Amino acid sequence: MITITNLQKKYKDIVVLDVETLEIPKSECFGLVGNNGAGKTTLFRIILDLVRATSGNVIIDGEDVSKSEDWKSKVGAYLDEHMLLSYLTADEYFETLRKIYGLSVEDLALHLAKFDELFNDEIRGKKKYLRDLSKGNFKKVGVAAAMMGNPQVVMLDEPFENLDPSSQNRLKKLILQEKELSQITFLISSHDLNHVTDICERIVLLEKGKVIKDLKDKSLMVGELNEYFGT
Ligand SMILES: Nc1ncnc2c1ncn2[C@@H]1O[C@H](COP(=O)(O)OP(=O)(O)OP(=O)(O)O)[C@@H](O)[C@H]1O
Repeated sequence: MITITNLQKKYKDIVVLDVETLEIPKSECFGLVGNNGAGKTTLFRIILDLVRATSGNVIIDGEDVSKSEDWKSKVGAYLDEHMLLSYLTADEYFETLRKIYGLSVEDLALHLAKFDELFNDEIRGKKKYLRDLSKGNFKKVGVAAAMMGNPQVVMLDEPFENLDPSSQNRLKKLILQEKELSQITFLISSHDLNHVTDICERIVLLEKGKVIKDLKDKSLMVGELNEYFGT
């Protein structure tokens, strides 16, 4: 689904990302971990063509993201608060996206119904602008938006951050359900080793921009990560 080859990003002379090759197959739940500054967000931003790589390329479903626009209809993402229109209420925002994605009112209702438990009656039908939501509720809107429009790939940067413990568990359940039902390829970056190892069948560990571990064995993952992070 995603192929990354000889990807390098430099700021001035400093190499902040250097990934020789990375193949992410369809329907994989791919976890990305690493200490602050390891390059996780940079990698996600290059995959979404928000930042151009210094060299190398990212291919999504056969298309080079820096050379084509067609891959955009296959990918949903929530990286940070800048991705939302915070002067809208949640209902206005979802309605705007419904029109952009060409969904019917019923399709939108079906999509949002999946988030009822996660939203916990705090988000829909409120007169609050997104900018006035709590950080956790704001993030829930972003995650629901990222999964809208039947994407084949969903990228989430720190999806568990700022969520209360029940919401974290509800989100994990939702991601696993969606992966099962819709064969979505999830790319999830997180500092929460427990959550990411719970839901991802593969974890890549970045250090100073390089892949230093590519863990696919569930039984060894937790131990290897705990050893690396000293947790
Ligand atoms: N616009 C920029 N100019 C210069 N350096 C940058 C720029 N953007 C990112 N960097 C550098 O690239 C490196 C990787 O940053 P990145 O944000 O990708 O790390 P991260 O793994 O997402 O970190 P965190 O866990 O703290 O979110 C860091 O050293 C950062 O300072």
